[in-house]
Amino acid sequence: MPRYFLGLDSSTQSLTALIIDPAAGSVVHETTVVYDRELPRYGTRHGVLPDADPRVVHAPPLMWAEALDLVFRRLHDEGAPLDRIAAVSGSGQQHGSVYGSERFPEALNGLDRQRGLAGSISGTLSRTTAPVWMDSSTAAECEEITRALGGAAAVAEATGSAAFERFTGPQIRRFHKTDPEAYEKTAHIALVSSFMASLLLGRPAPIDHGDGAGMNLMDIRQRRWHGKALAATAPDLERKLPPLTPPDAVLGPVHPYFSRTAGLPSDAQVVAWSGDNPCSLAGLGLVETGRHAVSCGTSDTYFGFMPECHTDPRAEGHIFGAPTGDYMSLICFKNGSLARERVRDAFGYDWEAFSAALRRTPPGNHGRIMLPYFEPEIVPRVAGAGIRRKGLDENDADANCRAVVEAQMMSMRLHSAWMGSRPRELYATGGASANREILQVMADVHGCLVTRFRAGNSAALGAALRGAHAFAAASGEACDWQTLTAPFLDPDPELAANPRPESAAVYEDLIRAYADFEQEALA
Ligand SMILES: Nc1ncnc2c1ncn2[C@@H]1O[C@H](COP(=O)(O)OP(=O)(O)O)[C@@H](O)[C@H]1O
Ligand SMILES: O=C(CO)[C@@H](O)[C@H](O)COP(=O)(O)O
Repeated sequence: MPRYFLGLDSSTQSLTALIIDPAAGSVVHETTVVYDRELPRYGTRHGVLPDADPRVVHAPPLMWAEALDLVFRRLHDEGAPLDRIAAVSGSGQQHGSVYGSERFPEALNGLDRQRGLAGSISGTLSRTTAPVWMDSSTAAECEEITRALGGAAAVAEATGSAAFERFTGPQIRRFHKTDPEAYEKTAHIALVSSFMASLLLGRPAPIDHGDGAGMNLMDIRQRRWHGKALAATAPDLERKLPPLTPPDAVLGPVHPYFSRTAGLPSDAQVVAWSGDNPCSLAGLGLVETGRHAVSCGTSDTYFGFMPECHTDPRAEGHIFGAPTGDYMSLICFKNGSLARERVRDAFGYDWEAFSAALRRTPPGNHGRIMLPYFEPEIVPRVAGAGIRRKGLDENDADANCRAVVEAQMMSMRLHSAWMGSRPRELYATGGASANREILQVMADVHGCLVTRFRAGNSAALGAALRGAHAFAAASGEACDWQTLTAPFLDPDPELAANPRPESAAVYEDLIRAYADFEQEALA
C-alpha cells in the first residue's frame, strides 16, 4: 500500500491541498479553495478585508479555518486517497498573526463536527482579524524597535531582517499599543502557519525556524526567541508565544476531528508547518546555491538557498531558516500580481491580451519606464502609493503592460545583488508563472534560463515533501533532499524561457536608467 503525504498551502488568496506519492515521484491529487469566490460571506477581496486606511490589511482567521473544512470536503468528494495519508504538513503566507484567548487550547481540544472548525474556535480569539503581510501600518513601531535594538543593521544581525512593517513583532507591538486590553487577554499568538497546524493537531502548535525568522523576534543564529527583541516589542510576550521548533519536527497525530470528518487515518502525523517561501524552496528542490527562484504569487518574491547566514548590508532583504536546517535569502515585493492586474484591468485586457501586448512590444520598451508602486512598496521602501512614468504615455496600453513587468524584473535584479553572484538559472513559480510572456521578460532581464516545473504550486508541493522528509527521518529511514525532490522537478518545455541575445545590451542600459529613476523618486 503506497504511503501518501498531504501538503496544504494557506496563502493570501487561496488554500491548496496537494497529495504526493514519494515512492512513485508523483502528484496524486490537487485541489484549491479560493476565498473570495468560495467563502464570500467573509467579505474579502483578494483574500483580505477592505479597510478605510490603505495601510491596514487584515484577514479573518475563521475564514482560513472554514477553508480547511472545505478543502477536506472537496478532497473527499473528489475521491482523493485520504485514507492513505501518513503525514500532513503545510505552508502559510508569512508574517500574519492570529491571537487566541486563554480558552483557545480548550476549543482546539474540543473540535466539534457539528460546529465545524470555525464554529468550534469562534469566540476564543482575542482579536477577530489577523494582520497579514500586506499591512504597512507599523512604521512607528518599526522605528521604536530599531531604536531599542541599536539600529537597522543590529536588528538584521540579530533576527535576520531589519524591522519591517509586515513582520510579526512590529504588528504585535502595534496591537499592544492600540488595544492593550485585548493584548492583555491574549494568551496565544500564532502565525498563519502555526494556527493552521494547531487546528490539525487540536492544540497550539510550535512555530518553525523558517517562519519564525519572519517575526523580528527570533535569534537567527541560535534559533531561539531573542530576549532583547521580545522586550523591545511588547510586555509579557514570551508567555504568549509558542515554542520554536526545527522545520522537520513531527508534532503528533491529527485531532480525531479529521478522521471523523475527512477520513484521515487516526495515526496520520502532523509535521510542523512553515512559511510559504521556505516551503517553495523545498518544492523547487533548491538545496544548493547557483539557482534562484522567483515566485509570482500575490507578492513577488526572489529567493535562494544560503548555506551560511549573511544578512543584507542594505537591510532590504531577509534571512529565513530553510527546510533543510540551513538558511535562505529572500526579498519581497508587494506590487506583484495585483500590480500586473491593475495594469491589465485599466486597459480592459484579460491575461491573453496582456500577453499579446508583451509579444507586440520590444525588450527595453524603447526606454520607457514605470515605477509600479500601486501600493506602498516593501523593496525599495516606499511609504505611500503612487506610480511614476518616464517617457511612458499613460494611455498606451501595450507599453504599460511591458513597463510594469520590466520594472518588476529590473527591481528584482537590482535589489537581489546582495545575495551573491548572479544565478545560472531561475525557477519560476506562483500563479503568474503560468504566463509564458512574463517568463520571457524574466529571462531577458536576468540574462539566464527560466524554468517552470509542471507542478506549479511549489509551496504546497514543498509542504508535502517536508511532510515526507520529516516522517521518514522520524521513522529512521534514509531520505536525502535531493533524492526526494528530484522526481518532482519535471520542467514544462512550453514554459521554458531562454534569454534572447539581442536583449542583453538593452537591459544593461535600461537597468541603469531604472536605478537612476528609482533613486530620483525615492529622494
Ligand atoms: N495567466 C496569468 N498571467 C499572469 N498572472 C496570472 C495568470 N494567472 C494567474 N495569475 C496571477 O496569479 C495570482 C495568484 O497567484 P497565487 O500564487 O495563487 O497567489 P497566492 O499564493 O499569493 O494566493 C493572481 O492574483 C493573478 O494575478
Ligand atoms: O511577505 C512575504 C514574504 O516575506 C510574502 O511572500 C508572503 O509570504 C505572502 O506570500 P504569497 O501569498 O504572495 O505567496
